[in-house]
Amino acid sequence: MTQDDAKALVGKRAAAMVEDGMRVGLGTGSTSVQFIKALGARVQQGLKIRAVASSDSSAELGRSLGIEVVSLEEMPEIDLYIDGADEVAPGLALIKGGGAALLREKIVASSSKRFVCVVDESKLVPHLGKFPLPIEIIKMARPLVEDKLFKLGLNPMLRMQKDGASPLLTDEQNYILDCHCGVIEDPEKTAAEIRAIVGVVEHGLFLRMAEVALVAGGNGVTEYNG
Ligand SMILES: O=C(CO)[C@H](O)[C@H](O)COP(=O)(O)O
Repeated sequence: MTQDDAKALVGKRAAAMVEDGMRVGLGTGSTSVQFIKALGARVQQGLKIRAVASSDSSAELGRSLGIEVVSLEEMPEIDLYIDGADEVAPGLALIKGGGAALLREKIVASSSKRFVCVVDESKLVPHLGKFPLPIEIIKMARPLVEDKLFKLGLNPMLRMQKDGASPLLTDEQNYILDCHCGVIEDPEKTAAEIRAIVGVVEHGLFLRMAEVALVAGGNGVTEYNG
């Protein structure tokens, strides 16, 4: 099975979890795109739901497929949030933010009764940290935050646009620093240290947030509980 097939399989499986009347959170990234497409197909067949999106791109995709996408102000509580991840470690500790949407993703996840993470098996790791940890920061705080992150040994690098000409801006018009920190021995401690830095808006460590991970691989979809 190719990675694309695995993403499509797990996206479809997650879409099958959605029931009539549910308030649904739409994640961001290529696996979430597969989920949103499968959900859109169900909506076109008559499923009645309302959704909140974790990025402008997911909102746009959802609406283009006929999904009613509203703001979190209009629908502050969500029943089921489906989103991908960049790394999944034991205990369902996650790194997210490869698609620069970690802030809105964490807000939507925190507004949801259930967060189901959807990944292909390449995302499973014994320890977090091989994937650079994204941190969303206020633009003017960049020198201050970079200095503190270097002192913590987290090796931040400003994320650039694809053409490399200018820094990438998130949907909230902030910068992303990708931290090449290697294995994160104590994610809770690292999360607390990052959070204590003035100018940090949010980090991509999602700890004790996902209830279930659906992992697609050669044997189909396997369910892991947190
Ligand atoms: O956190 C994210 C976006 O900010 C994504 O969920 C994460 O990057 C995984 O993306 P993909 O499904 O494309 O591998």
